[in-house]
Amino acid sequence: MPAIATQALSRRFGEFTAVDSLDVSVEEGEIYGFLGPNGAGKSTTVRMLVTLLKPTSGDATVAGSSVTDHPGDVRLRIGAALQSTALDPNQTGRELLALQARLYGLGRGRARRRIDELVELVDIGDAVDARISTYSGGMRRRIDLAAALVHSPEILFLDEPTTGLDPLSRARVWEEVRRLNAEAGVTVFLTTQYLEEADRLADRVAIIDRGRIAAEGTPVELKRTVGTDVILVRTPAADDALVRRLQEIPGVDRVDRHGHDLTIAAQDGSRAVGPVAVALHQAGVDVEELVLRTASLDDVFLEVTGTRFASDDEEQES
Ligand SMILES: Nc1ncnc2c1ncn2[C@@H]1O[C@H](COP(=O)(O)OP(=O)(O)OP(=O)(O)O)[C@@H](O)[C@H]1O
Repeated sequence: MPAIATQALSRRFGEFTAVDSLDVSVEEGEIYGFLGPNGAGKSTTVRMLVTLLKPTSGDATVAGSSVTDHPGDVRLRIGAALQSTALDPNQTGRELLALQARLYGLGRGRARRRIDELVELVDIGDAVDARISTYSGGMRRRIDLAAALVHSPEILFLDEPTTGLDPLSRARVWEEVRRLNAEAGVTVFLTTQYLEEADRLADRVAIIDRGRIAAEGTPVELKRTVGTDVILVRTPAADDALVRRLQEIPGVDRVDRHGHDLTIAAQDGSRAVGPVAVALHQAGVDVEELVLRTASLDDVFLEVTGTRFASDDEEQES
């Protein structure tokens, strides 16, 4: 049985459909990445899966129970670190974990042992006895992660676990998630706006756009849909005639135009880049930028949604 399976899961807010008939299935032991821009419906989906929000139609089975019929059973078997978590800054990390242990009915001895394990797992060290107000953003995420793990859940939900963290803290959170998955076999459902995060961490990725799945697969499969290599050209002269001209170059698989940006997919970019440069020169166009790189999930997103992915650390398409 899958760890998570949704059946036409939907959520409307008034006339607005935030999550639109979602059908996804996550296997036990998988790290599943739910990737999408701001407002795509990621948090709404997670809040339904962790039973904080009722679906307006459809259902989901999480750890063997329906989120609508048996939310209490679901809650006992999952852990969640959500964006909105409010940590009490006056508490120490240990107090937070002890409170959580009590809520889940762990006895004193078991709670103490579990907290020691978690302190090691999330690598928080002596800071566990300091007030949360003294923690950095990364440490807050890690103590929040530890709190979600107190009762040894089978499935862990992480809603944008690294948004707002610096690259080093982000890498440490990735490390914890991988370790939990590898050592404790925890199934992880993770939402992210970071293409790199989904690429690096997830076994499978769903790209969500306006409440619907636009594409799903392993990162490698998804990238294969756009070709192995990508040549990016930025030029004010980008028009359909130029697109046609570039498309005729041997070795070029496909050319997409979005404003001033041309995305040229090619199996072997290093071979195609010379002829592309020559063709641009012959066409007499000004080239502001020409980049050759391997395809990323960003290219997949552009391909499936027609818009460039805009997150905090990427430029918004003009
Ligand atoms: N309680 C609510 N009432 C009305 N609209 C809502 C409510 N909650 C969410 N929405 C809308 O539903 C859409 C999806 O929101 P959601 O928070 O799920 O997106 P998201 O993909 O998680 O984005 P973010 O990265 O910003 O968290 C948004 O357009 C949002 O404005």
